[in-house]
Amino acid sequence: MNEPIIDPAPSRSGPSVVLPARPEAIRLDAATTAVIIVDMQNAYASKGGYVDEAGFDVGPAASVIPKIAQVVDVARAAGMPVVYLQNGWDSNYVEAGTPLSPNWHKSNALKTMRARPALAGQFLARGGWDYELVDRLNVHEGDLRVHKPRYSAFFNSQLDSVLRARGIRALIFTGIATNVCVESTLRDGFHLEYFGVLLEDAVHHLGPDFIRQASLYNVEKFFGWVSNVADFCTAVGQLPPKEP
Ligand SMILES: NC(=O)N/C=C\C(=O)O
Repeated sequence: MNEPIIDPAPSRSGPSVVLPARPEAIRLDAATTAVIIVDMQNAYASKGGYVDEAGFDVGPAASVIPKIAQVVDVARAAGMPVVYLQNGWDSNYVEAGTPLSPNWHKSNALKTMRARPALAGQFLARGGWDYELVDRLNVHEGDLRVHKPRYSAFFNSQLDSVLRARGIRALIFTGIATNVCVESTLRDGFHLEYFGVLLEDAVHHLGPDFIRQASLYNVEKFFGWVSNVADFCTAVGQLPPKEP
């Protein structure tokens, strides 16, 4: 029996490839698929950034940087849009909310700064080192950047417009954190009719391993598809190169 293949854009006219994924393979092309890099900022992936200072283990985050770079190189060569998300707020933290916002109470960045006043103004403020993307990602001029003030990139951001304006139907997820901003964005994307694919070795979680497993389970069972970097690069590498 043939395995089912999910097709997010059945009326496409250009070339497409099939990405092996769980629970089903998914058909992708360069015109209707975007790679989403979630919050690969110093805050989440560098020593001395917010996550490190808040007491999470930032060490394993380094291993996803080369994986993401690989995905981005292959996607770019095929002409697939690459979208870097950046989490944070203005330097006065107006966007972070007041005590009437759950974000004010739940954000570990805000809580850590309140507990340690010497750190005030350091975390996730636009214009600061913590907010910047990690150097090793090698962002290109044509890449897209979208600022987001909450865990889900579909809230109070331009992400949905940026994607719709380009006819994007499928989203390939990489970045940090699997169980927070990656999962929140993939879930909201599902509700907005995007087909979300998580590359399991290009994401890093915050918390114990069971939370990583729970996110992968949720995506595979309820919200999208799970694949990996090697399969993505092999499949998308077969698309014709973008015309200059
Ligand atoms: N990028 C994320 O997943 N962020 C998680 C927590 C936070 O921003 O406080």
